[in-house]
Amino acid sequence: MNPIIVVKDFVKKYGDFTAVDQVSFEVESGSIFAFLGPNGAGKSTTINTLCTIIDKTSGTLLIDGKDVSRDRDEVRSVIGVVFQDSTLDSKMTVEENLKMHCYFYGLPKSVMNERIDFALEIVDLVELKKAMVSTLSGGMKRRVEIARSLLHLPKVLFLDEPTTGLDPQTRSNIWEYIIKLQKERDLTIFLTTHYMDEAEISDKVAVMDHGKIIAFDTPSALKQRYTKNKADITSTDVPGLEALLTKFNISFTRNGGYHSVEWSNLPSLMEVISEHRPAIQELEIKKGTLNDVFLEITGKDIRG
Ligand SMILES: Nc1ncnc2c1ncn2[C@@H]1O[C@H](COP(=O)(O)OP(=O)(O)OP(=O)(O)O)[C@@H](O)[C@H]1O
Repeated sequence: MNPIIVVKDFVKKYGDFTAVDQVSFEVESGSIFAFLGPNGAGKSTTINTLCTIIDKTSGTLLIDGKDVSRDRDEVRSVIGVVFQDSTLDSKMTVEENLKMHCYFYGLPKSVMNERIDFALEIVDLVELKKAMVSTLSGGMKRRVEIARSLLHLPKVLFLDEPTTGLDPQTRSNIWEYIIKLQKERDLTIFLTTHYMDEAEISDKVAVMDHGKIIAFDTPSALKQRYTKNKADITSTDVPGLEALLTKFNISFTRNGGYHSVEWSNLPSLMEVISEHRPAIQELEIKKGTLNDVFLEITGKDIRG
């Protein structure tokens, strides 16, 4: 394990209210890390502290070995941030927006043009360099923001709900760029999302609720631990099906015209299906999802 983000015993209080309560976790360098939680869980507070926007109450938060409270400038030089709401100036061109960021980060003039082209190439927007931001679609603006966050060659990219409000096609394009960045540039991606398919392709997922991390693992390990696989079977021989399910110790409920069964042992389910095949009219196998994990451990739907 080569952690690029280390959070240990992190506490953040607003007056008497504890928004983040003794949180500890690490993020592996070069990985995609998804940070999930219901509204008010403490995600933004954690991200804002990591991004040096607000200060911790206590604990240790390190990025690339640098302390986010003590070494703010050094931390800022190794992170890129894309916020939920657009922070582009719509009255300026794409290039002017990116130049402002270069000035802000003190990049030497000699590398600016080359860096802007490099960042726009990553998100396939070179041809829109001279376009006014006000003329761009929501997806294009998001791509410009990603390009902007890359200008100073960060090691960690924070993406706060990077695809919220975008259509499915644009969401999938944005993800292509994110995965490309992770794979080709070894960038660590730290994201919050309400979309479970985005959490699904992350290397690790942390679920936060009421200021605490209540689950932290790979998507597949979380699904294995917290969800049950199900299958809906419609049969012309109900007594026969129920007898078989009982024989193989598979629990079931009768729902109108079909049986809903919970299974963990696939071979047993296959035996039932194979023995009962002539009477089966319909069969739908449902694997547990990350949304089920979220529901199981927080009691809430991710979309609130
Ligand atoms: N400046 C503040 N002063 C007082 N309380 C705050 C402040 N900022 C956040 N909180 C509270 O801290 C808790 C955590 O908020 P936070 O914004 O970190 O949650 P979140 O998980 O990011 O939620 P969301 O998904 O809605 O952005 C909430 O109860 C919120 O009301």
